[in-house]
Amino acid sequence: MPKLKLSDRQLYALIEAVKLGEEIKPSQSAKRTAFAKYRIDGWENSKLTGIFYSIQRRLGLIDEIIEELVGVSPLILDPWLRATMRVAVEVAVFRDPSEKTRQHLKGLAQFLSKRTHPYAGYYYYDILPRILEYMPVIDSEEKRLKWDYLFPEWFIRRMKGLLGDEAEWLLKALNETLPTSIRVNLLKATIEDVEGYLGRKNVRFERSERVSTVIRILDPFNPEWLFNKGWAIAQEEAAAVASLLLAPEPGETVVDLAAAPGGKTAHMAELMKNEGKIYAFDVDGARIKRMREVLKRTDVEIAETIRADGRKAPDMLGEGIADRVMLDAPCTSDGTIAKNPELRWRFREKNIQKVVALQRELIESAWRLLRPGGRMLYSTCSMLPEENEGVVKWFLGRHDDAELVPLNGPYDEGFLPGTMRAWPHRHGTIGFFYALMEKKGD
Ligand SMILES: C[S@@+](CC[C@H](N)C(=O)[O-])C[C@H]1O[C@@H](n2cnc3c(N)ncnc32)[C@H](O)[C@@H]1O
Repeated sequence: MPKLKLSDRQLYALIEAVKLGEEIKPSQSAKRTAFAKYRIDGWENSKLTGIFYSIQRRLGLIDEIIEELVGVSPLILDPWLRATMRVAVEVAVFRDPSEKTRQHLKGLAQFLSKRTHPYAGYYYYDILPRILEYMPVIDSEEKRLKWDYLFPEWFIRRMKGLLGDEAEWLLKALNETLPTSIRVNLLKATIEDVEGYLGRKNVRFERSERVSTVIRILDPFNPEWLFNKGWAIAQEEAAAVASLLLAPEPGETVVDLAAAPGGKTAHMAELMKNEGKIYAFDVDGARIKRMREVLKRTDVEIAETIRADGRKAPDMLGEGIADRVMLDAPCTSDGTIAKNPELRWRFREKNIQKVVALQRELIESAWRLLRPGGRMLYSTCSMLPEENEGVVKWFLGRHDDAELVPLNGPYDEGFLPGTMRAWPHRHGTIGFFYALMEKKGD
């Protein structure tokens, strides 16, 4: 492999992009703005884009290295200093820089002094030799997996606890890019309409074997036209399975307790043939707005969107009013890392209990809404047992009138018999958990 050559200007562009990436989301816009400032174009753009994204993917690991070297979390350092160190670690530790590039890395001390404070420049100059000489100590299996697949050690430990040696297969799958997945909206189009459109655009695609209306697009292609027309919406196969398991019927009353941006609400309205009523709750105003747009585009007529805390829903609507309740609970979302690579460094082990507490309160509300004989689906896009089997076990222990309806596919049984899990490495979709419960006493 030839040694990596980066000019001063290219390093400056990377530093600005990394710094802006903390302020502007998605990070793609930050990169575009910074690269435009330094007139990064053509081949230069492809090369620096690759480096920029690998910094984003490795961010947690890069920050751990900085912390090891400077003794404090980089999060408390000056933002210019932090961005410069992150770029320096990427270039010096993870790549093989040419001698000239190593000199340019030294020159960054001056760049830093001008951008922020001379003290930051001195500080960086002092630390740089340690960055250039850094050699990781990989003395355990968790550390090896961390360096190979870029996940926090606590997450690796947990996945190994669940899957044993199979965990490595999962970590690998979470690093692979999933094809864009869409679900045809039968309220407005047929599967043939959508496939015909993709065919005319010369795009390769495949129909999901588990959900006939889900199509995976295999070439780089933006399906926005299909979304704008309301012919399809972005949805993963595992998410589409949730509404199919709850199986609401035309004319029923349904509550979707954490509904935005409306993927499952729209799917349930389709299954109900736009007959009946869906109350779609969410606390997040921006996400409710997106949901309203989705429901309008997809011609859903039976959903009422309500911006409120799902825990208040029984007081607002009354108890026992619903034939079905969908609780697609807020969760750590670790099952979606393949779609959101930077997420792996954002969620923290210590936050899990907070999420679980909210999930417990929401499942209690969901139950109060349900009529005897009605059914509730509890789902998450997390793979952590606390958020899944843990919540369901806790709930079943409190309610004698709750009965688990065993799920027999299309995915694998969860760690509690009768529940189900979709696994990224086994099923080629996002990680998902499902438990269907019925209220006795109809
Ligand atoms: C997994 S997402 C829902 C995705 C949605 N069901 C779909 O299929 O498009 C979880 C949602 O829960 C919402 N949420 C978080 N806390 C909530 C609460 N206390 N009450 C209602 N919704 C809440 C979040 O804003 C988020 O939109």
